This record gives sequence, C-alpha cells and structure tokens, in this order.
Amino acid sequence: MKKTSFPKQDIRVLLLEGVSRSAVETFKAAGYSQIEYHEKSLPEAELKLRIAEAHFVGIRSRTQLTAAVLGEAKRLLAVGCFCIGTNQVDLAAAELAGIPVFNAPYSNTRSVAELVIAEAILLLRRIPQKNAECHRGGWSKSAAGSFEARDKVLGIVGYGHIGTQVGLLAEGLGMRVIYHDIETKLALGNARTSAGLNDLLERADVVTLHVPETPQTKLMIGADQLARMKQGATLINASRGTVVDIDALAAALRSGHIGGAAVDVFPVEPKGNDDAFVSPLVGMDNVILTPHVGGSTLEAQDNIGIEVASKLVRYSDNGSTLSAVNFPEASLPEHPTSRRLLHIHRNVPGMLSRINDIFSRENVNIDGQYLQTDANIGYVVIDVSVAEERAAELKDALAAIPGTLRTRVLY
Ligand SMILES: NC(=O)c1ccc[n+]([C@@H]2O[C@H](COP(=O)([O-])OP(=O)(O)OC[C@H]3O[C@@H](n4cnc5c(N)ncnc54)[C@H](O)[C@@H]3O)[C@@H](O)[C@H]2O)c1
Ligand SMILES: O=C(O)[C@H](O)COP(=O)(O)O
Repeated sequence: MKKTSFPKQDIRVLLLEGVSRSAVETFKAAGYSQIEYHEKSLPEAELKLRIAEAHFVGIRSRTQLTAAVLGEAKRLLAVGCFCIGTNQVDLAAAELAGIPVFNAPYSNTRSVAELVIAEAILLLRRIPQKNAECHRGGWSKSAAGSFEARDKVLGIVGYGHIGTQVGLLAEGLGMRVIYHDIETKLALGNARTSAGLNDLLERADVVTLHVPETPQTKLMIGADQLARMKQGATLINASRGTVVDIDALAAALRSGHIGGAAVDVFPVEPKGNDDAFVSPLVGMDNVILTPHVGGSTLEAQDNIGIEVASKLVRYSDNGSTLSAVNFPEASLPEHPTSRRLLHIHRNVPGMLSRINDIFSRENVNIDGQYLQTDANIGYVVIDVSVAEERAAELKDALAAIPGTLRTRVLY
C-alpha cells in the first residue's frame, strides 16, 4: 500500500454520534485501522480530550465543534459532517486553523422530502388528532376539516436540494407549488416563485421550511409570520429548530389559527436517546413530533457514511479538498511517482513567491503545482520528484514561512 504522510496505522479517526458503520468500512478498506467509534456525542470536556488525539473527526448534527474545541485539536487534518448541515461547526475557526470541513450535501435529501410529503398529507387530513383520539378509545368518524392534497397550495421556504425534491413529489400529488428563496432559483415542474415570504405565507395551505441555519433564518417564522398564514393552514419544519419561534407556534396551534404542525427539529434537542425531550408542543394532538429523523433512513445513513468517509480518505491520501464547505477547493490528480507537499497559509501578499523561492534556492524542480485561494487562506500543492528525506526537509522549510497554517507531505 502507498505510504502517505506517515504510516496509515498511526492516523487516528474519531467517529461520533453513531455515524453509519459504512464509514468505518470505508476507512478500513482504505487502510486506516485506528478508528475510535462512539454511539453518542461526547460532553465538551471529553470531546476536547479525544479530539486532541485525532487526525480526523466525524460528527453529525449534535456535536458542537466550537473555536474552543477546535483549539484543542492540534493534530486535526479535517472534519467530516456525516449530514447536510454544517452549522454545528465554527467553519471560520476551522478554516483559519487550516482544517477543511466536508459534508454530504445530497445523501439524505430524498429521505427528508419523503417524510415531508407524508406529513403534508397527514396534516391535511387531520390524522394526528384522529390517531390520538383512537388511542384514547375515542371514535370521531367525520370529514370535517379533512382535505385532499390535490389542488392545495404547498409553500416551500428555501428552494434548495430538499425544497425542490419536495416540490416535485408534491406536484405528483396534484398540489400547486409556490416557493420563496433569497436566491433566484430555476422553478422545477410547474412550481412558481412567490412575491416574497409574506405572499407565500398568505397563499399556502401547507408551509414547509427548508432553509439552513443562518443569522437571517433565525426565528424567521414568529408570531407575525404565523398570523399571516391562512386560518387552519399547517406548518412543517424539518430544517433547523432555530428557524421557528416555538412558543409562538404553540400559541398559534392552541388558538386554532394554525391547524396542525409537523416538527422534526427543535431549538434545544436532547443530547442522546436516553435524555428527556421537553417542548411546548408536547401533548398537542394536532402536532406530529419526530426526534430529528428527517434524514434518518438506513439508505441515507449508509450513503452518507461512504460519501463523507471517502472525502476524508481522499484528502488524507491525495490532498483533494473538492466539495469542502469552508476551504479553497482543489481537485487533484494522483501523484504516482512524485512526493506531494501541501501548504495551507494565510492569504497575504507574497506568499507564493516565498514558497517558490524555497524550491529555486534548493534547486528542486516542481513537477506540478496547484493553487486555490479564498479571501482568508491559500492552499498550495506542489509535486516534486525527490527522496523521502528531502521531501521532509522541504516540508520543514515551508512550515517556517511566516503565515503558514499547516503543512503536510504525501509520499
Ligand atoms: N431534519 C433533518 O434530518 C434534516 C436533514 C437534512 C437537512 N436538514 C436541514 O435542511 C436544510 C436545507 O437542506 P438543503 O439540502 O435543501 O440545503 P440547500 O442549501 O440545498 O437549500 C437551502 C436553500 O435555502 C435558501 N435560503 C437560505 N437562506 C434563506 C432565507 N433567509 N430565506 C429564504 N431562503 C433561504 C438557499 O438559497 C437555498 O436555496 C439544511 O441546511 C439542514 O439544516 C435537516
Ligand atoms: O443536517 C442534516 O443532515 C440533518 O439535520 C440530519 O442530521 P443527523 O445526521 O444528526 O440526523
């Protein structure tokens, strides 16, 4: 097996939150054997201890990789978010520490979309309250307040990967789809853009949220927005718990203005399956509550495990940062005969010339060079045909350049 920067058996992989075993298999198949696996997220103090030893860490949506936690991760080469959302990682702090963060942008998209469609139908038929009543021994056979999905208006807030899938599936049911996004988006099928969020809220029978967690989306659905929704309309939130003012939603459900809701994500979620779930929505018959399982299907988790672990392996073996969410993206060819030097640095004037001066001074020919930058950092990859020891010396010379964040050599 080809050697990388140091023997693969010394590279430590820390996998948290029960990421799919397919991730473990992917690392093993690539020659990585030091894999520490935890079913849950770790308390911050323990996380700091474990991450200090790790070269790669794999998390899901619960583990908070704050600047303070990343500050302990002196050996960390990259982070894998085995999910879509990356809001749980301080991406800027990771970048400035020279740590690329990877995720799985599409692998659970379909799972979320299917759940949302099922919930839209159930809410339109008022099934949650009928189900609850039957469980209590009640029987109220009535069509009152129950509607077909056909011809109803579905309002999608955030028309990205999930939003567009939801829209296409909903059209298959004969729903009329409108959407709101801050970006101009190609309307798929017969979907139509709305004249803004308020317009969407005023027209939709079912509103479904598919925005990321950002400062702009925090509490974007509060009392005012709920009041704009049609009498008896329903709300689905499988995006992030911070997007909806949960107390305002509870009040709107109690008043009957909102006819029902399906909520998968919450402002505060239990740390693990053994912890209690507390929410103002608990006990409401017209609310479907799910424990953040929008993307939790075996198919999705399996695919995510392979996808994210493969990205980490590729970065480890080859240096490619393609699809990193916080880092200059470099898609690199294989380097079968040369040594590959990786240099991550602050993006300041004169950096490239200082790097190249070393090779000219040392009389080392550069076989190939790749440079990608963003406003904060630069990522330079240099292939050279030199002996292993010489490559290590060049790496040390590169590391001594002021402004260097990380250096690595791949053999
Ligand atoms: N419940 C779950 O298990 C689960 C699973 C997967 C994803 N998610 C959440 O769903 C979110 C969306 O996923 P995606 O793959 O569709 O992401 P995406 O990036 O493809 O789409 C998000 C869309 O929201 C739009 N947007 C951003 N800010 C907005 C704003 N202020 N107003 C209106 N539109 C805005 C973006 O332009 C984009 O089109 C993720 O960020 C994640 O938080 C939850
Ligand atoms: O961001 C995501 O993909 C979802 O929120 C799912 O997160 P999870 O892997 O923690 O269930």
